[in-house]
Amino acid sequence: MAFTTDLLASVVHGKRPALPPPYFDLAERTCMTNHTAIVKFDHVEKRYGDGPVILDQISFAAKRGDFISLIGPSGCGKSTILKLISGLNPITSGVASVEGVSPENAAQELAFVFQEPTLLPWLNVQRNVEVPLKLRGVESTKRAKIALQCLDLVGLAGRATYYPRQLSGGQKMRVSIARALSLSPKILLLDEPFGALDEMTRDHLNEELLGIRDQKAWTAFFVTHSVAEAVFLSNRIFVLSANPGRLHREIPVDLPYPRTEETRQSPDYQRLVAEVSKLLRSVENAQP
Ligand SMILES: Nc1ncnc2c1ncn2[C@@H]1O[C@H](COP(=O)(O)OP(=O)(O)OP(=O)(O)O)[C@@H](O)[C@H]1O
Repeated sequence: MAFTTDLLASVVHGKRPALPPPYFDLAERTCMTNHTAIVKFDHVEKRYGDGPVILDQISFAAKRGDFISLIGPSGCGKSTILKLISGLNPITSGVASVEGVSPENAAQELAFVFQEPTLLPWLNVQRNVEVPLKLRGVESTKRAKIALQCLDLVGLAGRATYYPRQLSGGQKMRVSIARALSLSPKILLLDEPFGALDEMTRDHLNEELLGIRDQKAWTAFFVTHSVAEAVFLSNRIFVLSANPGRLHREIPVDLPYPRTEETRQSPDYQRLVAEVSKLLRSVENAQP
């Protein structure tokens, strides 16, 4: 509670708050960041149909520009949280908001990147990136211009006329990211986007993703099973427990940006990876 009071004092008096302890309570954090939340969940519960509770009492507030990774045991509800934020699936109870409105009414603020690049094989790279723009009725010259800009951003401007079959796995994922960015989303939802890639490609793409974010500021929710990836990318990590899915702990990652290969060699990074791994193991071992 002390940190909440400090933060409120900082808002009222313009003072810098005391730094939070390494781990702090998510419910408390929610109270603190209401005024700047781009995504806010307040005691959200989710059931599919009349099935069991999948997510229980999920509360958090994401600030603009946060990079939040969700990590936890298989089936704990990480992807479900992304679906609720996107409005693809309704919450069962509680309150959820995106940019101050219900997720269903904020679809234009978001874009999704999935583990599979889901490119259309009969369209070339540029046309694939244009698909969401076409669906939104953007006219062809403007579509082409935006698509090429986004391909440039992911380093694939030279592959615009290639077909998906002519690309590597990492290149396909870059196209998928370019397609999501074509909509200029304020929020990017990424569901294990690099899970199927080898470690070196994944490391490169992690660095590129942060580089792209420097140019096109968006708030990210990133589902991963890799602790190293979560620590590398995020300023906040939510560790979930399962059955039902609950937000177990938040871990702030205060490593400075930009993050590079040197970050991975730093003792602070390695200490955090070890701490989060230990926490994750304890959550997995405690599963009913
Ligand atoms: N459409 C659905 N209908 C019914 N149950 C669902 C549906 N989608 C997900 N579930 C259930 O919700 C729970 C959480 O699934 P979810 O995919 O969100 O977990 P996850 O943490 O992302 O899992 P993983 O790490 O294995 O990808 C699982 O028990 C799953 O079976």
